[in-house]
Amino acid sequence: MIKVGVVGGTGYTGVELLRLLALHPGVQLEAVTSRGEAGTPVADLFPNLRGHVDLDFSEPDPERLAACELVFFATPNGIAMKMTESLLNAGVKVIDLAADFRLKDPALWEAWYGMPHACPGLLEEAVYGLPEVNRKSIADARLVANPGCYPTAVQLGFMPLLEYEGIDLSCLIADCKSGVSGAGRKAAVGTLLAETSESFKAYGVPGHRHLPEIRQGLETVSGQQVGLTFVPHLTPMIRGIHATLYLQLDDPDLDLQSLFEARYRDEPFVDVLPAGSHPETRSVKGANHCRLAVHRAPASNVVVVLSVIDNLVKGAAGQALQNMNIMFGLDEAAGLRGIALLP
Ligand SMILES: NC(=O)C1=CN([C@@H]2O[C@H](COP(=O)(O)OP(=O)(O)OC[C@H]3O[C@@H](n4cnc5c(N)ncnc54)[C@H](OP(=O)(O)O)[C@@H]3O)[C@@H](O)[C@H]2O)C=CC1
Ligand SMILES: CC(=O)N[C@@H](CCC(=O)OP(=O)(O)O)C(=O)O
Repeated sequence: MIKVGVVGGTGYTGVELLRLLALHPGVQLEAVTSRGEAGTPVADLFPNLRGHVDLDFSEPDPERLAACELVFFATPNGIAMKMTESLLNAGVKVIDLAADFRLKDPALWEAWYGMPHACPGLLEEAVYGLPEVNRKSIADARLVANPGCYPTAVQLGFMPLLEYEGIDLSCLIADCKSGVSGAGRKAAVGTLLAETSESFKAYGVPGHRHLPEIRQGLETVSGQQVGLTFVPHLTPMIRGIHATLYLQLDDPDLDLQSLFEARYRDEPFVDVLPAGSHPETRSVKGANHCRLAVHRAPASNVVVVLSVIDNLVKGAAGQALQNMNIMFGLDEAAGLRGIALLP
């Protein structure tokens, strides 16, 4: 059994991680932290975990965490970087669900996250935890930077086209919609029911922190500079991300459906739908899947890719568990075989 700690167990990604870990056959939960709820039984706060998690929330105590084999950080940006170095020195592996280790360039990170980085020396070592790209490096990693939710949906959608040589990457467009749980569980006016229901808005057009993360991922895979417009939207649902991706393609003969099917044939969590499909976010709700459909816009050279994930699962906790499975040499799908809920 892998001894696991979760820092930030009261947030939406934290509780989703607990739900998935509780059903994982190879995990022993050792510590679940919350400063605000220390001493409260986990199952009192989250009754869905009654009978599955028999621990109280505890303060994030470095000694208790150092006794684990793996610690997940499901905390706001800027927390994991303060504790990771000592955990690694104690022989503990770390998966950060926040963005502390996602960008390779410390200056870029500091510009987008507005704080100095506590351990820039670890950025080089950290492996970006997108298994469909970095599976081999994840297997050997001590420190995994779990990708952001929008970056997961966008990168998986563009990936087969980026790997195909000769495509113009100067004008990629990612038009993305997220459910409100993407903003986390903390109380905020902008995520109240009366503020978000029956309404729809874009945000972050002048610059969202996922822009450099997505660009870094796309440029690493394609080996060339990428021109990217990324516009996130808040949509009145709880879970889910829908990314509509656009790219100009001069080659009228490229069989897009075959390209996508071949790229993801062996991927357990990426599902290329039949030609002409329109994936729905509810088809991945609670599941670790990304479902994709690729189209060619009529009478044009524009490719349209539709990509859906659950922001809390493939976009956060599920992907983190997938990374854990790879890091510990387990079946990659262990604990992740859940099917989405319909309706
Ligand atoms: N929501 C989503 O869809 C996604 C979120 N992420 C990222 O995952 C991380 C967690 O997100 P989410 O679950 O939504 O966040 P929440 O705001 O819902 O939860 C944050 C958690 O972190 C704990 N926490 C806050 N400050 C500290 C601190 N200084 N030290 C230790 N623990 C702390 C909180 O508990 P307490 O204050 O009681 O200690 C709480 O349990 C964030 O970085 C987020 O950006 C990534 C992908 C998707
Ligand atoms: C709807 C909503 O607010 N979504 C969040 C992104 C989700 C997330 O938590 O992203 P990170 O993992 O990079 O922190 C946002 O736009 O800030």
